[in-house]
Amino acid sequence: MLKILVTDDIAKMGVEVLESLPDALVEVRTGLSESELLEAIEDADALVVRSQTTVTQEVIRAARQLKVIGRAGVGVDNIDLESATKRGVLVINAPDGNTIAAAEHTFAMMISLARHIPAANRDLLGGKWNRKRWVGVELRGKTLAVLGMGRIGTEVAKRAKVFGMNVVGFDPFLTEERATSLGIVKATLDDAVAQADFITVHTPLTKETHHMIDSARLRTVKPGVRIVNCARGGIIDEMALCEALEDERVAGAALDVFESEPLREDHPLRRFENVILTPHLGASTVEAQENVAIQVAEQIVHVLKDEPFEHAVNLPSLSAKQKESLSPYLALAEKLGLFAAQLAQGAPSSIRVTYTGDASAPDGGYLTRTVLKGLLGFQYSDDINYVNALRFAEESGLRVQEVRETRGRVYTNEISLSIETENGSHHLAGTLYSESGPRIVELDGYPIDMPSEGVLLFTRHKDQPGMIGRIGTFLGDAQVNIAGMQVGRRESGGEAIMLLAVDRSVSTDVIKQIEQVDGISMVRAIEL
Ligand SMILES: NC(=O)c1ccc[n+]([C@@H]2O[C@H](COP(=O)([O-])OP(=O)(O)OC[C@H]3O[C@@H](n4cnc5c(N)ncnc54)[C@H](O)[C@@H]3O)[C@@H](O)[C@H]2O)c1
Ligand SMILES: O=C(O)[C@H](O)COP(=O)(O)O
Repeated sequence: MLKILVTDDIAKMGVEVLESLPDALVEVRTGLSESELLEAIEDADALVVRSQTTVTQEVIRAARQLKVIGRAGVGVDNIDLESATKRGVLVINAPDGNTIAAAEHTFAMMISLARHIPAANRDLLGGKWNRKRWVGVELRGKTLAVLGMGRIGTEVAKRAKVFGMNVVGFDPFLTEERATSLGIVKATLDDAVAQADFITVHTPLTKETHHMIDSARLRTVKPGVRIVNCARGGIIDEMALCEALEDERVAGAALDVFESEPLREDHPLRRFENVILTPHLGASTVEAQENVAIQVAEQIVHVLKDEPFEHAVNLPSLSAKQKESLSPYLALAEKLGLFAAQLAQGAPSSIRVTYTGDASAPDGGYLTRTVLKGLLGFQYSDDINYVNALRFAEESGLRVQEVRETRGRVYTNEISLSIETENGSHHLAGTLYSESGPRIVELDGYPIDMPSEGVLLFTRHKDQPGMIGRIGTFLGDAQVNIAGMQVGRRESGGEAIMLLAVDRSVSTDVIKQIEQVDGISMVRAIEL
């Protein structure tokens, strides 16, 4: 039975998708205290949250079998990504399900600011009829600075153009071509802020964007600017904003998100008549909530069923085409890693993975993660997976190098590993034949050809008469049947190798007996 814990309000349709997973127990428990969450997460296989649940290191540590955290929305700043990655817990989000809702909310805020709608409404409800007091400004002809031209920033910019605004965009990834195609001007942060009548922020909250609008920046604004934040609290320094409002350098602000949520009752921002505050409602439309809940639930179901999934936050993202061409190589990469772990027998200090021919297409490091999963998973812990393999390698001091060679020398595709350990170095290579699947084609410099599956016995020995017979006798006496054999040598009487495919595991006793044979320099039983 798989337990899926949902700790924030998500749309019913999302819960139904989760419930469609056979053998799943979906527990919706919102408003949990920290200690209740720590208890509930213990036996959960998946956790679904929005922005309210804070997924700390302690929560991730308390989870004994957590595989995936799904964020029904965009921002993952409430999830300790570092801890999740270390523990191999996949984090996925629903990146585009609430884009339009957030863009529309931003626009509603901007128009409300320009026309004093909330204040006029309050005034009227208080019995007044003040037509002179609430004279506003038009958006047409004004300059809007959009800081962060991602999904939401782009939708806001498009709407602003329709309203006749001049839009300047700041985003390190905004190209001149894209800006031109959107009819906006690409600007630096300094220029964008200095010329704007309205500023709206649409970046994630990161170390770089924290207090991107601070007191120094607020001294460079055009007097009378109006500022909107429907992205994340903390991008604007709230105290600095209060000062700028006090000085009337800023004519108004509309905020949906805050440095600490819920906004405390005595927060100074609540005092300003020209400040509009909404309680993190950017994604709160029926449509957006259905979109994000369904999107994240579907991906969680894929993850739990071991099927391909999308929108991972702590894994490289691949296009559908990349995934399709990569998938046949995943099994080969993992088998090579597993083979190397049993061949090398010792803490690896460096590994070089070379991808050749058709296996060399860019893959965001996925195949190397897979090799490491096989290698380190065998040597250290079953908990090593695609998510934490690179992190684990880094922490254990394993140097990882990737080489890509577009032209294959012998095979149309090849993955080869060169591994150094305290006990020496090894090299092995594999290829994918279209008919017969993954095969090992090179072992410590000797060409061979053996399917990379089942139980194998590998020996390095002196090339002398009787070696194969003696090894075969030990196996026969132990009732181990030989299914296939590959031998190789460099020169007569020099070193030779033998790789046997056998029908069952070879016991340590048999390995020890073979090791005693005169002329044997290495024996390895390898299970793939
Ligand atoms: N209020 C809400 O309810 C609500 C709803 C949805 C999204 N959001 C928030 O809105 C933000 C944007 O969401 P999105 O879907 O557009 O994300 P996105 O990833 O599509 O876009 C973010 C953009 O910010 C840019 N960026 C990152 N660092 C930057 C920096 N230092 N300076 C300038 N630009 C930078 C990125 O290049 C990217 O283009 C997120 O923080 C998200 O959590 C809030
Ligand atoms: O990042 C997001 O998707 C928004 O901030 C929405 O947050 P919510 O799911 O808590 O409404």
